[in-house]
Amino acid sequence: MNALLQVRDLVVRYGARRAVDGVSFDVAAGETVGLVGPSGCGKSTTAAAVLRLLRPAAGSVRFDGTELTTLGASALRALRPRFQTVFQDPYAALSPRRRVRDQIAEPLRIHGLWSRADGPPRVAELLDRVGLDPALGERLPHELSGGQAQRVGIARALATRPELLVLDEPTSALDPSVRAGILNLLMDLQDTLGVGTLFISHDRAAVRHVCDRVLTMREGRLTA
Ligand SMILES: Nc1ncnc2c1ncn2[C@@H]1O[C@H](COP(=O)(O)OP(=O)(O)OP(=O)(O)O)[C@@H](O)[C@H]1O
Repeated sequence: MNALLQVRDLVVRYGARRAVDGVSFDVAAGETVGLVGPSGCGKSTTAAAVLRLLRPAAGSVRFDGTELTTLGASALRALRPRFQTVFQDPYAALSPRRRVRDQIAEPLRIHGLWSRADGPPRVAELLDRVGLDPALGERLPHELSGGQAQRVGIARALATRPELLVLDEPTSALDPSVRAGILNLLMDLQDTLGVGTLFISHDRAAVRHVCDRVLTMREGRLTA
């Protein structure tokens, strides 16, 4: 059976520099794979290529058998609900003037999954799922703590019921006291939802705690 995510011989260049230099790995359905390594080794660039936020110079990224690197805009748009991301800085990822409930509803609206009857209860369910009181849906991002804001980011990423989550340093902008709560939430979501996850972090201990398998990157390559 094919892996949910299959990355082969990925190369990403910034000018002459090879930020990612021949990376290959799989993430199976429901599996949590960690990607660790020092600052600048190419982790975020790998994530951006997987999410098709940039086009690699060479190599292949297959999601559920579909080649993403060459996929046209409308086919890519149709696949996007199935792979979602959570960013490092939860406040930067949320728009400052929109209520939490609208931000969680946004991916549902964008992908035509919103209805007046089912939408609001789905937003409440998502808030509850990430450990937040659904009443927080009325708030604006600046009225949330950092941990609460990251939970909103996770709820938004889960809204379309994705099969793959790409988490790029989801806890490193948070206070250490809040970090453990978010890591526990992520583990709980793995257990209950079985979402495949690529978990990027420089925090090796956190990744070991959360992941089934850990890949180490150095200077654009995976180490053996
Ligand atoms: N937009 C860009 N233009 C030019 N060079 C870039 C760009 N983004 C990243 N780089 C360079 O590519 C290399 C890999 O960066 P990347 O952000 O992928 O590493 P990282 O492992 O995620 O680092 P960090 O943990 O600090 O986020 C670094 O040398 C970085 O300076």
